Parts: sequence; structure tokens; C-alpha cells
Amino acid sequence: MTAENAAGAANVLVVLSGGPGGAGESLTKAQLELLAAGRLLGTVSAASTAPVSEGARAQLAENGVAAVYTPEGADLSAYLVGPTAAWLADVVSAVGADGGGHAAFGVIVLDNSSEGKEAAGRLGVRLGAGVVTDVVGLETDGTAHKSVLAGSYQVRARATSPVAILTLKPNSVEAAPADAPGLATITPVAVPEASLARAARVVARTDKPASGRPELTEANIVVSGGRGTDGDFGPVEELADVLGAAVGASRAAADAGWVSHDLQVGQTGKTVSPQLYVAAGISGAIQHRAGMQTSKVIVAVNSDPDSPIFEIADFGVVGDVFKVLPQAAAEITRRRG
Ligand SMILES: Cc1cc2nc3c(=O)[nH]c(=O)nc-3n(C[C@H](O)[C@H](O)[C@H](O)COP(=O)(O)OP(=O)(O)OC[C@H]3O[C@@H](n4cnc5c(N)ncnc54)[C@H](O)[C@@H]3O)c2cc1C
Repeated sequence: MTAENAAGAANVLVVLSGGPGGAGESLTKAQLELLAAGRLLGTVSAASTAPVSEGARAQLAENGVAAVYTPEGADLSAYLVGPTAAWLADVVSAVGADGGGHAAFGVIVLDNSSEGKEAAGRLGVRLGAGVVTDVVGLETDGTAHKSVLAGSYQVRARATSPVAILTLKPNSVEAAPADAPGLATITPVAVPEASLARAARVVARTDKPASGRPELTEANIVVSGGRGTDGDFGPVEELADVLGAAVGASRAAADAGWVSHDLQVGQTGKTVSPQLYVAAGISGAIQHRAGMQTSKVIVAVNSDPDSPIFEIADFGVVGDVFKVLPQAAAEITRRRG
């Protein structure tokens, strides 16, 4: 079996890191996108790295998932990525080999987080599989589109190995509903004990304080601030809250310590593709654009009329963020009554 026909008529394994919703509950938008991407390529099964609740199983069935593999005998969330990769390799071999001795899964799809990419790399070594990261689009034959050099170019890549492993960026594939439901039969697969012995354990966790705002990569509206805020994100947060938006930032703002690096949008930050992206005091460097240029409508607020952000903005306001953002927030509030 080649990657070409593997992808064409593939059995696809979609990895749900931390389980549906990260806690075995409802699927997130990003997970729905992974499943939709899997369905583009073939018949989808899911490997959930945490136990799956009955409600989540029903949701997986609705999304056309044939089988759901869950870990047995160990809590994968208590370790760094090593045991997850070993367990995924066992899931692949548990599903068996076809008559020609080839793996039953032709494509494995993971999220593009740092853990997803590390798991993909380790799994690639175990399975002798080609790995394509930073995938932003897929063709039905398994060809992946990958954004490179800060979004300046897109390359098309396809693994030539029997199994292809892809890590998909959020907002790259529409989370369309499945044409037909699947059985979503739960099949526990033991976590290989040997993988635990040598693994790094998580000894403590600190919950991130909840902002009450939508998750950056899933939000319909994002308001981002840059160096032009001079460290005062108050107007950015105020406008975001009026719009029910997530707050984002340029790397300059995150590096300055004004906001957490979690909020960084761009080549080395998060990729967002909301309905509306407001860039406030952001110059529009190519590395920032790489994370937001597929937003449906881009509004830029910048005091410099020659700022490159205006080249990609649908609407531009030449002005001071400290004047424009509060006025916009006040007007939106007034119109809403
Ligand atoms: C390998 C690499 C990876 C990178 N990855 C990323 C990334 O992921 N994300 C990212 O964002 N950057 C990234 N960068 C950095 C990137 O090149 C830029 O340096 C950065 O995006 C600039 O941030 P900025 O637009 O906030 O700041 P600046 O470029 O300094 O722009 C500030 C803007 O604010 C405007 N301004 C100033 N005062 C006001 C005001 N009062 N009202 C309105 N406008 C005002 C200015 O006119 C200016 O346009 C990366 C760089 C490298 C080399």
C-alpha cells in the first residue's frame, strides 16, 4: 500500500488529545475540524487519550466516527508525550494489519499544538511514517497544504510512506457535519507498561485563571493589541468584551510581558481565522500576518497611514488606539441599547 492509495481509500485515525473537550466531554471546534479533515480522507476512527463520556461518544457517532480507542491501565495525562506516542502505536497495531502486512490506518491526524507535533514525531519514528506538520489544507488524495516561511508560500506535501501522519492547524478545515453517523464503538487498548517506566511524569498542575472570554483559536471575533498599546491593553480588552471577542496580541506585546504568550498570534504563536479580526497598534509584520491573514474581515487601527497592516485590512482607521477603541466600544454599546 502506498501513501497515495492509503490516503485515497484510507482508514483515518484522528487523535483527540485529552479526550473530547480535553476532559472526555463535548468536542471542541478544533476537534470537530480534525474529524471533518479525517472524513475528507476516508473512514474515521478516533483515539481519545482520555476516557470518553457517554455524551461525548454520542457526539463522536454523530460525527461519523466508526470506532473510538481509549487508553486502559494508565492515565496518559499524568505523563508527558512519550507514553501517548507508544499507546498510539499500539492502537495502530491493535487494529491489525491487512493481508499485505500493511497498517490498517493509512493516515493519522493530530492537532498542531506542540504536544501534537511531538507525539506525531515520536509516532512517526515508531511506525516509520512520514510526518507533515503545520497543515493548513487537505486534498482528498491526502496531499497536505503547508504554510511555510511565515505564510509567504504554501507548499503541497505528501508522505511516500505507507502511513502518513498529519498535524492540522486550527481553522484550516470547516467543521462540517458528517453525511452519515458512525457506530463510535468504544475499544479500550492497554497503555504499554514499558513506555511508562522511562517517561517523564507530570508532578503538579496550576490551572490557568479563566478570563471568561472565548478561546483565541475558536473565537468568532478577535481583538489584538500590539506595541502601539504601549503596554495598556485596557482599551483592547474593553472592545473585546463589548464584542464578546477573544483578546490576541503581537509578539512584540507578548515579549514585552504585557500579556501572556498564550495570546500571541502569528508564525510562532496561534493561528486564528475569525469572522472579524481587529488589529490595534500592530504594524502587520509578515510573521504576525501568518497567524491571522485568513480572517474573514480585518479591521486595522494604526496611527501610521503607511503601516503595512493596511495592505491586508478590509477596513482601516488611521488613528490612536486610545481614542478609536473606546469610541468604538461606546458606540457599539449605545447601538445595542
Ligand atoms: C522568527 C520570528 C517569528 C516571529 N513570530 C511572530 C509571531 O508569531 N507573531 C507576531 O506578532 N510577531 C512575530 N514576530 C515578530 C514580528 O517580526 C514583529 O516584530 C512583530 O509582529 C511586531 O509587533 P507589533 O506590530 O506589535 O509592533 P511594531 O512593529 O513596533 O508596530 C507597532 C505599530 O503600532 C503603531 N502605533 C504606535 N502607537 C500607536 C497608537 N497610539 N495608536 C495606534 N497605532 C499605534 C505603529 O504605527 C506601528 O505600526 C516574529 C519574528 C521572527 C523573526
